[in-house]
Amino acid sequence: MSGTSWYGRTFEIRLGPPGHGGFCVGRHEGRVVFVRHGLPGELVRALVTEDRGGSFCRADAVEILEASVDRVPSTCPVSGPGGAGCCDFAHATPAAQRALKAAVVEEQLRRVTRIEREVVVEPVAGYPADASTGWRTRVRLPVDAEGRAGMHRYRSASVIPDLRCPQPVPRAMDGLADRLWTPGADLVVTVDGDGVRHVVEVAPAETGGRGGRSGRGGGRAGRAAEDRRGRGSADRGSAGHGGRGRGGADGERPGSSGRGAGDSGSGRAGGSRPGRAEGFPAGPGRRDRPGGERRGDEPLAAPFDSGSASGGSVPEPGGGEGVPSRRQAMARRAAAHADRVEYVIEGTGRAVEYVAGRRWEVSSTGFWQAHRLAAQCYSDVVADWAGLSPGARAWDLYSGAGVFAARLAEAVGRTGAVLAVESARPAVADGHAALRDLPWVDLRADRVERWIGAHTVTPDAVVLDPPRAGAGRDVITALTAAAPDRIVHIGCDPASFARDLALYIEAGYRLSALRAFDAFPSTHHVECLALLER
Ligand SMILES: C[S@@+](CC[C@H](N)C(=O)[O-])C[C@H]1O[C@@H](n2cnc3c(N)ncnc32)[C@H](O)[C@@H]1O
Repeated sequence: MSGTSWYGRTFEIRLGPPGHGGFCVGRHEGRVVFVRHGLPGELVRALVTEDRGGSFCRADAVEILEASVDRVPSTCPVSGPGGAGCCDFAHATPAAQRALKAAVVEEQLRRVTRIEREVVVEPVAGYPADASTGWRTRVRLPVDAEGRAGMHRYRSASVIPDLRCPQPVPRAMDGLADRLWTPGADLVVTVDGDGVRHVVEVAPAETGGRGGRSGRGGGRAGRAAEDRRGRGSADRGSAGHGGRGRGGADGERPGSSGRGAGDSGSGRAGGSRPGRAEGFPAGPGRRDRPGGERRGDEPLAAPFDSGSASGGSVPEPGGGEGVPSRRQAMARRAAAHADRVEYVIEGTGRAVEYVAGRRWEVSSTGFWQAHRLAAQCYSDVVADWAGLSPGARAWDLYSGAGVFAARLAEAVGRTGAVLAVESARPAVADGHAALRDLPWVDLRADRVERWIGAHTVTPDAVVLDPPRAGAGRDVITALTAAAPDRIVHIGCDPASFARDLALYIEAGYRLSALRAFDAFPSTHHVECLALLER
C-alpha cells in the first residue's frame, strides 16, 4: 500500500467468499478487504472502518448495489454498519447463514489439516431450520457510563444502549432497558430450564476487585484467581458470544468463586435493586447495594461478541483518535475476567438445567451451553460416538458440570469408570451434586494440562470440549500418548478446531466423522464435533 490509510474511504466492491470472523473477502486496488454486512456475490459500496496498513483492511457494506438472493431484511436492529458485533449474519436466510459457516469450516480444514471434506452445518437438533432468533439462554451485557445496559459496538469498548437483540429467548430482556444499572458493571442474564430468569450484576472491575465489598479475605479471592487461571477465552457463545464468542459475547468466560463447594451462591436479591434515581450513588466504592452478593466465577460461556477478542478495537466512524491499543484491549479483557463481586438482582443466581432427563443446578454466571438445545444435542452425539460398553473407561476433559460425563457414565455402568476434569471449582461442585447417583464418575477440579500428565492408563474413549482457544499441542500430545481408541473433540472456533485436528492427525489418528451445528444463529459462530480414531 502507498502508506496512506484508507480509513473512511468508500468504494464499490464485488464480494467473494466468506472469511472466518463474519465477513466476506473482496479485492480493491490490489488489497484484500474484509467486508461485513454483505454476502458472497453482492456488489456493495464499502466504507473502510479499519486500516492498520499492510495487505488488508476492514470495511462495512453501507449500501447494497446488487443484492444476493440469500439476503433478507436484517432480523437485528442493533448490528449492521457501525453497530454491534454479535449478529454478523442477521441479513441472510438461516440456510444461507449455515452455508456461510460450512464454507468457513471447509476452508479451515483444507488450509490447516489439508482435509478436503464437504461440511454440512445442521440446525441444533430440535431447533427449526428456518429460524435464527430466540435461541440464547445466556447473555452478558455491558453497562455504559449512563447506567444503561447494551451491547458492545463491533471491535470497540463502547456500548450501544439498545437491547433489541433477536438472539435471546423470549422474556430474557424484558424490563432491563427500563432501569439504570451500575456504570461499568456487566449484567448476566440467564433464563434457565425451568423458564426462571436470573439477573446478576457483576460489579465494575475496579470496584469488584479482590477483597471487594465483602470484606472476604484475600485468601478467598486468591483462590478464585488461582482457579481462574485455567480459563480460556470464553468461549462460546458469548452474545458477544463472540463466538461462543467472545462473548461474543465473545469475551467468552473457573474459580471457587469464593464460595464453598455446594454453596447455593448468593442469597436472593430480595427484589429489585433500586435504580440510581432512587438514591443509589453509582460508581466505584458502592458497597451498600441491597440484594445477594457473591464472588464471580467463570465468565459466561457466551457473552455478546463485540469482535474484540479478535484483536484490538477499531476507530469509531469518523474518528480514529483514542482507539484502544492491543495492550489496552488485552487489559480490558483481563479486567473483565478478574475477580468481581456479583449481585443477584432477580432470581436466585442458581440456574436449573436438564439434559437427558438429568437435572443440574449451576451458577447462572458460570458456563452452560448458550443455545437452549445445545447441551442435549451435543451430549447425544457424544454418547453415540464414544461407543462405550459396560465396564469401559472414559475421560471427560474440560467437563464443566459434567454434562458429557453423565452420558459416558451411564454407558460404562458401575463396573466402568469416568474421570472428568474441570478447572472451575463451582462447576465441579455443581457436577458432584448432579451426578451423586453415579459414584463411578471421578470429577476433579484441576487444569487439564496438569491433570493429564499424571494419567497414563489408557481410556477407551475421551471427550474434550476446550475453550475457544482449543486444547493445543501439550494437551493433545499427552492425550494421544495415552492412546484412547476414540476421541470426541468439540470446538466452537473453526480455526482452533482445525489446528487441534491437525495435531491428532500428526499423532496418527484419522478423522472418521464430523458434524457441525449452527449453535449460534445470526452470528458467524459454529460448533464442530469430530470423532477421531486410531
Ligand atoms: C466450552 S466449556 C465446556 C463445558 C462442558 N463440556 C459443557 O458442555 O458444559 C469449557 C470448560 O473448560 C473449562 N476450562 C477452561 N480451561 C481449562 C483448563 N485449562 N483445564 C480445565 N478446565 C478448563 C471452563 O471452565 C469451561 O467449563
